Amino acid sequence: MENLLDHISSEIYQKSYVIIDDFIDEEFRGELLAEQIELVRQGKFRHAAVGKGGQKQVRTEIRSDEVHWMDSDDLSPLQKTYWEKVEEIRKVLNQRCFLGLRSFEGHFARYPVGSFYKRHLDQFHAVPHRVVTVILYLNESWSSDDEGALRMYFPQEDGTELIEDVLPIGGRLVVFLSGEIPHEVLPTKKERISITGWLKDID
Ligand SMILES: O=C(O)CCC(=O)C(=O)O
Ligand SMILES: [Fe+2]
Repeated sequence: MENLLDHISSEIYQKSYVIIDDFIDEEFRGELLAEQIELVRQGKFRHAAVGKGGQKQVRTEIRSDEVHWMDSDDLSPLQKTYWEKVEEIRKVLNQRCFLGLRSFEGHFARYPVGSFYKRHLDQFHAVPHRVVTVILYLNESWSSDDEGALRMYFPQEDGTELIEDVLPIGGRLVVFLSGEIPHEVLPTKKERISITGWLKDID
């Protein structure tokens, strides 16, 4: 974990994003996936909203995933284990990148077949406190034929943009600066399961 945390902080410092494969082992991934499937079965997922506060609304033409927010005061043992891992990342980013991160919020996300999330930034005027996005994919298996990639955009000095497509392979962790990297979820051909969270600069 020590080397991994060094790697995460230096990549965030230099490139604003990092992708870690096998961040969690197969056993833990399977357990988290099973927990999420059970929450879906219990009807705990809702259409995700966009915006914040009074402007919050469900706009399925922008995003068509379903989410279940985790309650920091009522985490399951598995969720707690994951939060402890994120806490290590929070600390090292504060030590090495001086980001002043104080808290974490997160939700399980489920993208049914055909769903997507159009290009956006996770930090914007209505949601100013999300500093670092942390995504963990829980999928059992994934191939490029399943589509549903996370597409990240990297603006270049000459005005063009580089694009990187990241498949939601189980166990893969993606960390990036919420205010700097526009991204989208391309339409998926297979149910797509993840935990998405944000490290914030407020409690
Ligand atoms: O699941 C992903 O790959 C990205 C999700 C996302 O962009 C978001 O929830 O803000
Ligand atoms: Fe996002």
